[in-house]
Amino acid sequence: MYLLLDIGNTRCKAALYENGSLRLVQDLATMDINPTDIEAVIVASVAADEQLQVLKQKLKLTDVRWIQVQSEAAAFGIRNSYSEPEKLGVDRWLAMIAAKQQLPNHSIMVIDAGTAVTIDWLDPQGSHQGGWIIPGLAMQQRAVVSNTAKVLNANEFKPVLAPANNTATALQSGCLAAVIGAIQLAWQNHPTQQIILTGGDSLLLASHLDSLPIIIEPLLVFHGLSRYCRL
Ligand SMILES: Nc1ncnc2c1ncn2[C@@H]1O[C@H](COP(=O)(O)OP(=O)(O)OP(=O)(O)O)[C@@H](O)[C@H]1O
Ligand SMILES: CC(C)(CO)[C@@H](O)C(=O)NCCC(=O)O
Ligand SMILES: [K+]
Repeated sequence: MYLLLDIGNTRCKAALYENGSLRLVQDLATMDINPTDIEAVIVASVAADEQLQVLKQKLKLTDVRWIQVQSEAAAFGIRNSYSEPEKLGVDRWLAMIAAKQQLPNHSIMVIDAGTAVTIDWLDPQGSHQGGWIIPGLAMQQRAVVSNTAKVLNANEFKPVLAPANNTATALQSGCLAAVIGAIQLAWQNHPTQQIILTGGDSLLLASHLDSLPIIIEPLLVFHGLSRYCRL
């Protein structure tokens, strides 16, 4: 069995991979597995490097083999468009690998709606056409609140998209519109056969993008990570 880790800028997510199937780990801290059952820990991290060291100690998995995946120039049928391939976020790289496996021979927009929202374009041959990095929904709201004196948010999240008549709803709706608008523009200017959406804000965004051919795949990055097992 392999332990897969997706270390983002906000959260660290984990899954177990065994006999070709993936199982999400709900709480890494209380995970009840014997270290000797773990063949290797396969890690994708876009966080600071120190965070990985801290996690290694905390999980008491120092005797297990750790393999950190990096973005490559080409692998698993994907060709990276970056002039410095390793600079492409490994979460984006893995999401594209998984998207290609799920929809071979399709042009695909791969969207990861997490701390940041990333949009990456793949052509039917698996060549990465490039992508966008957009501040995520939560980050956008925090940015406005922390750079203004009188814009305050509310605990309740209730964006309406209609013109709002109180501060918190105006902020929430405006930020949601910014992300939805970016995805619509991405689609208008560079349409693809399919869109694969993953990340914490997937369901919310998809509910406002009815007219687009969207597939939601919550485990996309883990599916990509699973390709690196046994290497
Ligand atoms: N329990 C939660 N904790 C944090 N964010 C959440 C949670 N549930 C939903 N979200 C939403 O998910 C978004 C973050 O998405 P996601 O969980 O995919 O990324 P992350 O792990 O927080 O960060 P990263 O993009 O660095 O992986 C936030 O904008 C927020 O609106
Ligand atoms: C954009 C994020 C933060 C999304 O998680 C991550 O993929 C990242 O840190 N990327 C590195 C820069 C790049 O992808 O060009
Ligand atoms: K992510």
